[in-house]
Amino acid sequence: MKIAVTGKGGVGKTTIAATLARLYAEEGHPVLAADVDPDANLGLALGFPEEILDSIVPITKMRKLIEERTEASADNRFYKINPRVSDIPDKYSKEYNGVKLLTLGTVETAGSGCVCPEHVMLRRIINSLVLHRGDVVILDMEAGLEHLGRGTTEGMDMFIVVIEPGARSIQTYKNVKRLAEELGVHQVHVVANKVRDEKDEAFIQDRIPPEDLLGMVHYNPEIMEADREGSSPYDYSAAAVEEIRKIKTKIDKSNMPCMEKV
Ligand SMILES: Nc1ncnc2c1ncn2[C@@H]1O[C@H](COP(=O)(O)OP(=O)(O)OP(=O)(O)O)[C@@H](O)[C@H]1O
Repeated sequence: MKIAVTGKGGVGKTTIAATLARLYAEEGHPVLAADVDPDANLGLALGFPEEILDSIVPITKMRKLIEERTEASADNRFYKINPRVSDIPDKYSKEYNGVKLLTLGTVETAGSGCVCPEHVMLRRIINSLVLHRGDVVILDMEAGLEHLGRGTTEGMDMFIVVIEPGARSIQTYKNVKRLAEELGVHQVHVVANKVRDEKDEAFIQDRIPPEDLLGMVHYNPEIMEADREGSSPYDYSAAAVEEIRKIKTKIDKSNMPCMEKV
């Protein structure tokens, strides 16, 4: 099962991605969680200890590795666009609480057409996760257009767009849905996060078709507290975990044939 969790900055992608990863690990699945967010903090939300987190260098910052695999260098304008990456997830991920964490980082680019060596590596690794690994793979990524470009994420089984009750978030959902459909991914679902009251619930229900809505996670000060403590919401808030567990049950139901592959 391959899931990309996406959405605007700060909506709660990392909270949802990390809790789903822990829930799949709790069931005994091998889980690989990949952080493609510019503010790489999935490790904290997964409950990784500081000494492991401090040792992590995002793959896109590993200049020597990128040069070695792509043969790019200051004197070489030409480089491989199909570098070997199949060993990277196992070699460079860190494991804790049954979840392997691969920190990819992002590539700063002016437009979506960038084919710099870092970007080539990023795309190839994401592709290899999607195509070759039998694990549950959960990508935590911002809803930028580049990640949704052809050649990167179209092999995902499901996109989950995390939204907050607000017009801008609804727009993001519509954009991701359109792009994903262009890429042939028809499973685009929504998790509404930080829902405060019945007014928020009605706002979401009026705008998201019921078949797209996986569920709601209510605004919960325990999630903020977990963040302040540098802990995993999974270890901190039983109420939030129960809400996300229900969402996971719906994911598994709507993706039955893919679960058989796991
Ligand atoms: N349901 C919730 N209730 C209260 N606070 C929440 C909830 N979900 C997330 N938060 C808080 O909102 C902030 C942003 O959450 P998170 O880091 O998961 O979002 P993100 O979309 O991954 O952000 P970024 O784009 O910056 O990586 C964090 O402080 C987190 O604790």
